Amino acid sequence: MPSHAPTQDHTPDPLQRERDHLSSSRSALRAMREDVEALDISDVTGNWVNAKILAGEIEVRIKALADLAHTPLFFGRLDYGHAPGSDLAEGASGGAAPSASNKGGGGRREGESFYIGRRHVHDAEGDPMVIDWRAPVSQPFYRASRVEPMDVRLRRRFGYTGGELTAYEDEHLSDPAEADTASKLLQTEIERPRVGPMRDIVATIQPEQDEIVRAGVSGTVCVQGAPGTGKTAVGLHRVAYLLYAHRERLARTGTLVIGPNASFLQYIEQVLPALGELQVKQATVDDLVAHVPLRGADSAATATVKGDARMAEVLRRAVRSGIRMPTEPVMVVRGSRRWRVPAYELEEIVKELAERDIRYGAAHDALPQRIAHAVLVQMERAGEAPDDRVQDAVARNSAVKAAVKACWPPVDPAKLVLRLLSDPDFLAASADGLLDADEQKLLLWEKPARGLASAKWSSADAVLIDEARDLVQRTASLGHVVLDEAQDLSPMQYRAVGRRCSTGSATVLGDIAQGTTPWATASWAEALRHLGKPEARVEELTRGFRVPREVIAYASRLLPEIAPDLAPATSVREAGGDFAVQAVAPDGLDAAVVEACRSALRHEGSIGLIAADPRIAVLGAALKEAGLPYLAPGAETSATARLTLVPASLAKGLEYDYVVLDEPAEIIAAEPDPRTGLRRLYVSLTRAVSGLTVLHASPLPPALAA
Ligand SMILES: Nc1ncnc2c1ncn2[C@@H]1O[C@H](COP(=O)(O)OP(=O)(O)OP(=O)(O)O)[C@@H](O)[C@H]1O
Repeated sequence: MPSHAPTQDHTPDPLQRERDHLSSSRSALRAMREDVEALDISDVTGNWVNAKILAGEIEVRIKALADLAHTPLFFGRLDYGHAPGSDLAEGASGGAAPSASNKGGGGRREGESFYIGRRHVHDAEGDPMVIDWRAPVSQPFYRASRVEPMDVRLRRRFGYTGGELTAYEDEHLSDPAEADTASKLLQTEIERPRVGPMRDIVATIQPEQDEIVRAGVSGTVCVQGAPGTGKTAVGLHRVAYLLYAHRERLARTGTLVIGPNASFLQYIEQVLPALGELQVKQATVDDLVAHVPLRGADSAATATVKGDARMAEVLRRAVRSGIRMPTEPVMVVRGSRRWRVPAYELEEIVKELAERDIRYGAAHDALPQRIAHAVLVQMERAGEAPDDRVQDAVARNSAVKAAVKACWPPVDPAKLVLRLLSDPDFLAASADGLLDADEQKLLLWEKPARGLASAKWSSADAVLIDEARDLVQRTASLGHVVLDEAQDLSPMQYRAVGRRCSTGSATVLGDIAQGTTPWATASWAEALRHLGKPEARVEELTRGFRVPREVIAYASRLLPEIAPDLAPATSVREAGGDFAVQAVAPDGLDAAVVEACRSALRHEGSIGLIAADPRIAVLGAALKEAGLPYLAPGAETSATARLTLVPASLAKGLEYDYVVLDEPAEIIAAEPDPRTGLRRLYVSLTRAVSGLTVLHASPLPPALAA
């Protein structure tokens, strides 16, 4: 970590002064935690349930106030030219009062300084020692520039080594004489070895990233970004920001981060807790729609049809296929009297419900009441004075129930999908004019399932069941959903995610070039339409923080074939990175791969050996034989276990300091079509932070050869 000579700070030992502020902030945080720990809730909680809820909240608060030894309490300081306006000050959560450095200034607090950190810390008097990075008053730390200094006189970034404050960098944004220099602290942060789970980037969020992080809660934002441009990081920080800015609303409605698979979720799971946010749920799309056990798999062609948006209409028709216009009157006997609702009146009721935009299940529940109402009208006409209880009783009458069952039968979503996939006539009726005969054939199970328990449901089937469930009963919407690696979703999966944020908003993150499903989206406009957020704004991130320049240039040679509309990313990394492509004899490939891993292990940081899924068993055995222990993706790397054997299908979203890439031709061949194969290769090539070695015995794809 470089140490920088401070500029224009006239105190005798400015670094010491900052360290003093750090240690007083630590003490203040400890005192805050002790205050919470000492809370006696026996008086304030009248009952056991309240006590339990309050105790739970206190526990969360104590956890959030934990002083993590290696996460510095503050990472920046802003000195304003003037006291920030009341709009900013209010948002400082706890008041943007002066920090220790000029506390006691009294009256108008000109030139206040604020320490920016992961959480708010205040002293015994309630004056802030550290301001939360998400507060409005912190925003210029990320956004202020020489062009627009935002009234910031000094921006100071702090550097830490093992929890010790060891360096700082100053920018005097309003000083025209000061030259623009690249931040060494940012470079150090980017180039830090990657062992362990994903870390937060709160100290170094870049202006273009901050714009997305702080975008308003009401709108959906979609981010197209090349590998390593910080999409995942931005999405996670955005949730943290939204929870800060709209805590009450989002605590009520809930937030969710959706990632491509369990190992990816494990990799990112510590970022939000490190930012003090412990309540955000994480799931894969499969988790969201896990209504049935998954025991089957589809061919690419079948999964593509099942994921097609037309299936929504097929399902809608199937759900409603049981609706029948009544042909018989309903006869309700009450005491000595009989009431008859004629068929034409029943038909009107059914028609009216069918035309209304309400869920099938809601209409099913409303129908008995409507029929009962018709009976009540007759009773009133006959001079009776029936009340609500009579209406309820009529609605429960067996004749009414039988009529409802006949004209609006209940629908079990899983059974309905089972029937669609097993019964050619039912499918043909529901898909008429939507799916052609070949497509219908692809949908039908070769061996129709006997029943729900024996059905070999696939992941795409579960999405169909989810759609059918939503047609029957509205799915609850969350306040905000972050959808990572969104490019891979089928239209039906977008719909499944979209109904979970139908009254909330979403952050959609992805890269068209990394779409590795045959149904991967071709355009964000289309994806957003399926998600139900066509008005979302699309932003692009192009500065790469992960992949070394030479490596991204090499991988980008695939772009004309896999995503011709996308421009290659640039790399902000200064270190060139190690990069080698080696051709080896076929019988020497495994040994060469093991050797490349051994040599990568001589470097600091994590190592990923990425290979086509069918190669994993062979390479695992070769590593074992060579005495090189390895982890599975998602398992946390550590100083003693740094090598991970990664099937190419799970490499997405992950990163390793050094990557050894085995046999590109196999990675391509393992996919159902060449474009998907090249995209999988593109993902695999872009996981490296410091070095990449490609080993191949078969020819490379033309774009990468020579
Ligand atoms: N502003 C930043 N400061 C420091 N590091 C950053 C910054 N932005 C991103 N990074 C780092 O760059 C790496 C890539 O970020 P991230 O995984 O979020 O990118 P991505 O766009 O999601 O990549 P991919 O498309 O490959 O999944 C991570 O290690 C992340 O911490």
